[in-house]
Amino acid sequence: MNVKPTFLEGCFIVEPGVYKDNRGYFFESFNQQEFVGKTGVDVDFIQDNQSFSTKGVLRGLHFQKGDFAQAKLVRVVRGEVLDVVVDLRKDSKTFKQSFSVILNEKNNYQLYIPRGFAHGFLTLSESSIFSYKCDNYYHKESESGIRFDDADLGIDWKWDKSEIILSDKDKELPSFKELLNEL
Ligand SMILES: Cc1cn([C@H]2C[C@H](O)[C@@H](COP(=O)(O)OP(=O)(O)O[C@H]3O[C@@H](C)C(=O)[C@@H](O)[C@H]3O)O2)c(=O)[nH]c1=O
Repeated sequence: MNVKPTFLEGCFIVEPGVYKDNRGYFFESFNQQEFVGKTGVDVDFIQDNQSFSTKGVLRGLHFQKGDFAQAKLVRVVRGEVLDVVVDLRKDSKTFKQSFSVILNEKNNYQLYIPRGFAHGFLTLSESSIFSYKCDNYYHKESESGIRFDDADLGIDWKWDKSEIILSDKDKELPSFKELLNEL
């Protein structure tokens, strides 16, 4: 596996080593020893999640607060998404800045998102299967988020806004400004 840093400290792309042959391909989607050895991040993932989404579905921007903050290792099993993270670490030199990357079934990229980030993704293909590991359990009461189209964040989703499909919960998410005091 290769580790490619992003400009957001502690957030990086993991490119697995893929073995191709006449049957298809094989890769290790996670190997704790190699991950810790190559990234230096001694993370202990304890929950795996998977979601299916249709084209234009945007999930995000989400994070869990306080003791229930989660680091995530995200990837796409089928299809293609635009994956976006926002640095919400108040003491970070890249506070409020976002990074986006295409994750798809061809590049097999994984994005490691440290605690203190908001995360969201938009499905670009007909459908997507999204899979991710978390280092903390889901805790409903600690859920929080920011509107995907927040003016202060100014994320370019490169998609017609009128064709974006959100959950009712995500439609009600606060703005970055409204959330600032809680960070
Ligand atoms: C995230 C999650 C949801 N659920 C339940 C709650 C709800 O009834 C149903 C759907 O939940 P949501 O609508 O919050 O699912 P979703 O919008 O896919 O939420 C996810 O979005 C991406 C962007 C992330 O980064 C994740 O951490 C997570 O917040 O699944 C769990 O039981 N465990 C979990 O870990």
